[in-house]
Amino acid sequence: MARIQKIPRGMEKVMSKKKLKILLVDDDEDDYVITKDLLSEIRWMKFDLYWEKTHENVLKLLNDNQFDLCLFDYRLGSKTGLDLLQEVVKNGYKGPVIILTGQGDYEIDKEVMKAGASDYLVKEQICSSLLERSIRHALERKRTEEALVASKDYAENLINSSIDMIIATNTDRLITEFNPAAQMVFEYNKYDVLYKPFRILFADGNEWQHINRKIEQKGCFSGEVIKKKKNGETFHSYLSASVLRDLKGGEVGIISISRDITVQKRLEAQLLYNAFHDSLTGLPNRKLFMNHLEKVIRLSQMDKGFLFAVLFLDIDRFKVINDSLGHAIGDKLLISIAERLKECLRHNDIVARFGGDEFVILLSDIKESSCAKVIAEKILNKLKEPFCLDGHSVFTGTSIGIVLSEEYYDRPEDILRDADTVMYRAKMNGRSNYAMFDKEMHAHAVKTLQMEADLQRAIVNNEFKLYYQPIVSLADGNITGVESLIRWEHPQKGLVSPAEFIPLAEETGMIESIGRWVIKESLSQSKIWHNVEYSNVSLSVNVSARQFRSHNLPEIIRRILEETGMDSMAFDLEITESTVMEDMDRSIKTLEELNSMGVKIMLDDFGTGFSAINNLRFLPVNGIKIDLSLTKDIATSPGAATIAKAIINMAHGLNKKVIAEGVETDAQLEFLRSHNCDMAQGYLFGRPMPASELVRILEKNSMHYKISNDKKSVSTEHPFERALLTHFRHHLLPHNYAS
Ligand SMILES: Nc1nc2c(ncn2[C@@H]2O[C@@H]3COP(=O)(O)O[C@H]4[C@@H](O)[C@H](n5cnc6c(=O)[nH]c(N)nc65)O[C@@H]4COP(=O)(O)O[C@H]3[C@H]2O)c(=O)[nH]1
Repeated sequence: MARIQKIPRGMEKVMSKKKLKILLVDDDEDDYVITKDLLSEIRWMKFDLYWEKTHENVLKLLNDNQFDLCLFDYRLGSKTGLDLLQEVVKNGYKGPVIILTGQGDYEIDKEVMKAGASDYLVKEQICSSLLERSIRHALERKRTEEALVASKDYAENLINSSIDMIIATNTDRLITEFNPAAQMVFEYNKYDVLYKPFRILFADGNEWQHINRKIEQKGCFSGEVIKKKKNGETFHSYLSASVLRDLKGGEVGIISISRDITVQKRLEAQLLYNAFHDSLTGLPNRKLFMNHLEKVIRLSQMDKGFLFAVLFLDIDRFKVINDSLGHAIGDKLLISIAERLKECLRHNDIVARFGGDEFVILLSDIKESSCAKVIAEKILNKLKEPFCLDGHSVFTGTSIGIVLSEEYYDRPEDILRDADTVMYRAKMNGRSNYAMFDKEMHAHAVKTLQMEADLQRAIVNNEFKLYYQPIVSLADGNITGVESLIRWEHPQKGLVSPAEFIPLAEETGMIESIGRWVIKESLSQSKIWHNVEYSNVSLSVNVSARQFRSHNLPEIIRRILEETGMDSMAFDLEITESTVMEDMDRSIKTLEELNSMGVKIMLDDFGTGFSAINNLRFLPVNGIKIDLSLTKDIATSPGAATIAKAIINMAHGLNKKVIAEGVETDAQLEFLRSHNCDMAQGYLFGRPMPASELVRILEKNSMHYKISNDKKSVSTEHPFERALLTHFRHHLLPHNYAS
């Protein structure tokens, strides 16, 4: 028998520090002594041995003391060690118990071990090493059990305190774990669902089947699912589920972790809704409308019988109503309009608000084009009825542009562009009207688009050129100025008239850069002429409406004058009367600013439209240009002559200069001269020409139309001057545009 034992690995730290409290229950004192001796021989173990002869006080003793280990003799008078073991276990003792017996018995051995004993030792065979081993194993097992319980407690704690729903099942997919978070969300008590099928928690049985299949195939599943509460209410949850395995890797069920994402889903849905709807009316917005339009375009491309129409609406007088009655009423009006529009449509039609007072309608799958007209008329009538808003009767109406599906439409933006264009046509035809976009308009739109692209290229490729037309003083026949006129040398079309491209440049905003170029280029050219003795020749440049409205025109001109070193006194701007009238107050401010810089202003195209001589009183302009449409008739029409005379007289009365444009005949010239018009411009003196040619004319500015006060026609003193006039009339003709 080995009397010296080694300290087993791992036990050292634990045992050497701790003094074990051991209870021996044995009615034989000798056995107590032997046991004590044997225990003392275990080197690594410090202990206190308590000896109790009978079983009677054992329960109390165990309750009052913390024993680390019990040694029970099997024979204890009226009771056996097995009885005592069962009693102490029942009483809550959790420490290890070793049963000692006089005689080994296999059946008893089995029974005591089953009852929870750590070991069953036959006294005769006990030596210190056997006892040591038995105690050590008992303590180790105890510690392992405690660790197991602790880790089980920990896991349970985790599961119970998780805010996520944790649900486990067995291999039959029957619920075996249902944590408090799950109980709270599903409103089920744990015991309501234990061993019930997992599928009862899903709103849709098919969805569960799908998830289960995924778990079986891949071992896991994660994604959004719709679950069902005890009361049948459904909710969105994010589920992660995977196969649960035992230590050997065998499947024991599934473990699922999920979270209620109803609030998040609601928020997401709200955000999505906001992104595609107008917040005021709740109607689809431009984005959503464009999505739908894109779809119907594709549908109509696949099915030629599928027709659709887009109606672009602009509310008449909305701005006036909004400004006069306030934004709150304006908003209510828009909401009511949205309601009325919906009433005019079928449920699969779409009405969207694009912002402001623009509404757009998509009529899908219409039988024929006339359906769109019928709906447009219905809408016109519906919106003509007064709206009662906060006690105000508000009258409005709408202008509608209609575009029908055509095979050449491939992009939603093109349809909208055309619908917008034709809506303006409807507006111009009078309010509360509709107009349809036709093939001719489409061709025009395509041409315009092409022109727009060409214009862009023209800017980059320097395709613009400036021509100059002389302006002649009618008092002495001298050239006193030149008007710069832009030309576009189109690589394919030849010279293109500004009348063709200036309006488009104006519409697209390109006029600002083109206009800047014209001012700079013509001032630079003019500076060259000034440097070579023609300093008495002033320069006139046309300024378009958009250019004039841009807030920095005076600044641009100031800068260019500085850069070119040109004298502002020899620089005129030609602005049409209608441009100036658009916003009188602002115009006067801009004109005064230009005047203060020394720049002179001529009102262009005077005598066209509704010219208001009266306005001349207020405008800081230096003169007017009689439009060529009036000049054309002055010598032949007494009405035109009377108007022209009145214009000249009144302008002079207001101390303004007068230039007549478009002078082509001697008779016109004579009329203007005899009525004291200051200057004239026209083919009679010279067509617009390149700078290189104009310089030759300037060289010969000795050309001196002697205007006889008593003769009716123009006469020239010298044969050379007559020849020059002929030169003007005929030789310069080729510089006209390509028609
Ligand atoms: N039938 C006839 N026509 C004559 C006669 N004398 C001159 N014209 C033409 O009459 C137009 C006079 O220019 P506008 O009224 O300012 O009218 C100009 C002006 O409004 C605009 N424009 C021309 N150049 C520019 C420019 O550089 N900038 C801006 N913004 N507009 C320009 O384009 C319009 C047309 O210019 P153009 O085609 O050059 O046409 C010029 C000129 O060529 C004549 O005796 N008979």
